[in-house]
Amino acid sequence: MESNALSYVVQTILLTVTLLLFRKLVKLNFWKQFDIPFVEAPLPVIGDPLLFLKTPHIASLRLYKQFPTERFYGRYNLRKPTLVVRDPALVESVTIKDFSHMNNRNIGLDPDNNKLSKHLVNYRDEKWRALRNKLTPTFSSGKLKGMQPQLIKCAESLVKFLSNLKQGEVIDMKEISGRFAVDVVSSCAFGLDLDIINHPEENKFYEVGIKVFQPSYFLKYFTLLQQYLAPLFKKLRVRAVDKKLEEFFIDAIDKTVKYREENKVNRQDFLQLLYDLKKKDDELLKKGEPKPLDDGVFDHTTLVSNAFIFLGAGYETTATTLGFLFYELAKQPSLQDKIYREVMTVLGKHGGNLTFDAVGELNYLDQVVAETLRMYPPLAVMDRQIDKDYQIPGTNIVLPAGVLVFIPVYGLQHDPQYFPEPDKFIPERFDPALNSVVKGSYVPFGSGPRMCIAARFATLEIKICVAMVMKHFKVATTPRTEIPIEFEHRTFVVTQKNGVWLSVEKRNE
Ligand code: HEM
Repeated sequence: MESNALSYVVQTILLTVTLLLFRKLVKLNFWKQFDIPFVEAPLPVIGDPLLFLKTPHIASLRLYKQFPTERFYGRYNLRKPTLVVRDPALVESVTIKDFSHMNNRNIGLDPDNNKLSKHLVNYRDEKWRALRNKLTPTFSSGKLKGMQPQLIKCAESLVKFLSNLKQGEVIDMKEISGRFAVDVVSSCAFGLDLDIINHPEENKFYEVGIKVFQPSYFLKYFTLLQQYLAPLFKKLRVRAVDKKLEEFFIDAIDKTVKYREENKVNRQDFLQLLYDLKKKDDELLKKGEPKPLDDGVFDHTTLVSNAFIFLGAGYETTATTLGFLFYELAKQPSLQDKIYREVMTVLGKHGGNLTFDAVGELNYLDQVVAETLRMYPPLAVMDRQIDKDYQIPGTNIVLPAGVLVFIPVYGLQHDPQYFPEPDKFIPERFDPALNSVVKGSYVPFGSGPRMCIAARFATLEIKICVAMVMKHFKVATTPRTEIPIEFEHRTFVVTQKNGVWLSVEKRNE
């Protein structure tokens, strides 16, 4: 009898614990405690897989349109409670004013995952701040000016490639823009002059470079899953980059550094600036000077990791933007003529040279680039993670650390309230004289201290490329051009699935 009673008690306890665990796993109750609208997680155990399942721009639109009259609302990203911010003023608050409550993104690997992962995207908190402070001067006007000749050289290779095309030949401008983007990064961050644009087939760097970042379900799901299973991934030592690729990139940098050391080369590029940072820290360490942060030392791994992330963050984003830009220009030839006239006028004032100052005077082209990034922001959803209790401005709601914040960039930038006729490509809406852009509604490079560190470099690169192409050529749609364009599903970047197939015709100069 006694043992029966004991067994009954044990069974009851086990059942209760199982039910409690099951309830915790199955039911997500976080948002119930707050008086705000929220979306229930649709799936037991998994939660809400919206970002896993949808093409990035569709996911962003869904996030944005869920509660059209609210400034913000709650939902889950898989099982993580997530605040969706719809109001541009609140976008400004979370990314700028209240940055100290959320200075990290949710994405990002363990910086010790491999020998290429000690970089800005993966760093958090103080380590990120220290590294960002070191790298920021790398993108100053003076440094960008120093890199201008290399950008021009890459654009000249592109012009050469286009000049050699057969009459009426149809090419994928997304792929060609990709070659240009890798050429730029390999030149500026790896110190290599490769001319991938004209010789892609002979080029290991191109082959390997695009392989790492090629859209694939593996990359997409790996990136997402590691956010949730980071400790497990760490324990199992799951690598984000194949060992051979890691060795390839490190070797490429080491060879250039050795060559520069031996031949006393001092070229103005990112690699040189990263190398100078390392040298400075090496000397301090030699002198045994105390360091504010031991992990903040700019060592060999930090150098190669940051060159690598310039490729990771700079290749697909730039290639995609150029692909969409040429696509829109091909659909509206009158815009090409306007750019051409502007380029010729500005060149006339600068002795025919596309100098740094000349590029700065291409104001209409600025508007074209801005409109491309409005219609097709490469990052459709920007995210932050709350690290310190956060009171949502204008409310009594205090969210605890761990809650994610999503900003549906694509959704915001397609809201007719802020951008009338959002599906039309109208560069003039960015005319500074109109002063019509609502702060916080247009954030293709992100916002606040954690925004894209290379925004000015990327804009310069894109403007030089388009100005040089438009000076010599016109682009046109062909029966092979996909209109409307289909978007890639297997990636987080808003990009074309099947390329941008256009014909290129020489201008009568
Ligand atoms: C059209 C081109 C580009 C676009 C639209 C773009 C956009 C972005 C966005 C949206 C972010 C996140 C910002 C945030 O969370 O607030 C970001 C971060 C970043 N981008 Fe870019 N990017 C571009 C080109 C580049 C290039 C060319 C490089 C490198 C040379 C680069 C390097 C980075 C880095 C290192 C970060 C992380 C910054 C940090 O965490 O402190 N990006 N970018």
